[in-house]
Amino acid sequence: MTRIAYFGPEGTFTEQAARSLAADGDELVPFETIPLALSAVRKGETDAACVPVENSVEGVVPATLDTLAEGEPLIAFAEALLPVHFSVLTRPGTTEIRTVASHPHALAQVRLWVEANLPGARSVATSSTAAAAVAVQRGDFDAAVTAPVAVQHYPLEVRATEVADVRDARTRFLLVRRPRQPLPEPTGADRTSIVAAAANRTGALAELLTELAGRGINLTRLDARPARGNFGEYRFFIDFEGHVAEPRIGDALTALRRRCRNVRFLGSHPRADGVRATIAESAGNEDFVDAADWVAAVRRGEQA
Ligand SMILES: O=C(O)C(=O)Cc1ccccc1
Repeated sequence: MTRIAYFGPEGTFTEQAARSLAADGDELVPFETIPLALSAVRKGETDAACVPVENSVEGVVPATLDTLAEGEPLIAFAEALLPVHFSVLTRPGTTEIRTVASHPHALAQVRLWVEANLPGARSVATSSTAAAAVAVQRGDFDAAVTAPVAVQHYPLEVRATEVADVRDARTRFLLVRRPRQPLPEPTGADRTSIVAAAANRTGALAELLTELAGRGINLTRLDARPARGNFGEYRFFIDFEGHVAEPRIGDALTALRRRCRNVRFLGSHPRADGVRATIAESAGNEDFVDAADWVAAVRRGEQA
């Protein structure tokens, strides 16, 4: 049995994502914040942790990126992509809604709906969508903007469903574990993630990206986050198509590491959307293998 920490409490979108990734018999353990869920797997209290990483409307989840970039390394080995629309829950019998609570990402995605349907209501941020449901149950706020599953966990009344300012919003979640375990096998539809602290000089980021572009590797995400210690210095989170086990990706990572000593591998795993890597001309794995074989033959004196 595997124990999986997740960003809880019960009834969050992250719990839904963790359930979709868990095997029968796995135990799911809720933690109040993303850093606490990641700390549980770092300390060995759980075998894995499930956390949100990016949203198609609001962008990255800073707590996840910042916690993965520092401290004991963790490796993402699976991901889930969930459609995100919300339910609005109140205590039964509530007549007036003056406060609406939720996770900041959720509030940002229902702002127009709240303005139109609950004019004058004040939005209040909570640690997660389900934490808002707990707070409403306690009487702290009037309404919670939650995942549809939250009503199964808390004795609240559903006031609205399918609430979302932007149709088709999605959030991507990662399942991470400690290193020194086998990586998932490459599938042809994989994602690799790294974080690199590019030097603060002209062209440093462009040089890193050129190593990927020159090998025909398609980026799927690029985010900058402050490096914290030094104002004006940034870490770059770079996701791209492919798996480190592939010769073309191995070659690119070798070059990135040569250019930037401060690079951390965050994982290679199958993409939840199943999109296969686009391979540019002369940039397939067989091209890299063939070229390396040729150099080896030249070195042995067998080829010119
Ligand atoms: O608070 C939750 O339910 C989460 O899992 C984080 C989140 C918040 C808003 C949209 C998607 C995920």
